[in-house]
Amino acid sequence: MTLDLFDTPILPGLHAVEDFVSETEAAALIEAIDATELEPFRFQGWLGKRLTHSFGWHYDFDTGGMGEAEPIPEWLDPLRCRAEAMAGLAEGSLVQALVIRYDIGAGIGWHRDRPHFEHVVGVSLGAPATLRFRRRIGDRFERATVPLTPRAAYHLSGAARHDWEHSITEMDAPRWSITFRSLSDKGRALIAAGNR
Ligand SMILES: O=C(O)CCC(=O)C(=O)O
Ligand SMILES: [Fe+2]
Repeated sequence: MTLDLFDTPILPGLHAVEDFVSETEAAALIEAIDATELEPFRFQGWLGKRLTHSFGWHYDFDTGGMGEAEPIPEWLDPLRCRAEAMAGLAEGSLVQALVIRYDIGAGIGWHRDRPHFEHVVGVSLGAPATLRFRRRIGDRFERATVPLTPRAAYHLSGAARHDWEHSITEMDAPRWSITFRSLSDKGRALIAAGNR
């Protein structure tokens, strides 16, 4: 199914808005991401093509642990506050920010975000992209796609966050994203127990 998510949420828990940031803000954000020390995404010894940096909390895909990362920088604060407002979350809820640059040929494979996190708010910059969703129903997949126009934002919670996987096909032009996350009860418990 392909539906217009900008009007009605087609997946429960998915909400997207266009023009979440202005063109001027987008240019400044892209510049700031490029000035960040980005590293190839690591997964169990593999190096992904997309370049990333985590602020606030860092989830290590190699060890499965959570570590404290450098605080969310000031240049992301106004965007974080706006993302919290868009998602109806209390100020300060979004404690992790992951910045990503997708160069040509980079994408992100099918996944659900780590259970340590709860709400996810993404901001899409640069080239337009398609956020794809799938959910297994018996021996087939139910699918949905969401067009991400430049400078759009999306909020994943509920079923869209927990029951559906998402992915982005390999880009043919550069794209940047900023995804903010809140901690889940599980994430908070693991941190409280010192078991990251
Ligand atoms: O680039 C995006 O908008 C999505 C990133 C994503 O799904 C993730 O980091 O978990
Ligand atoms: Fe994700």
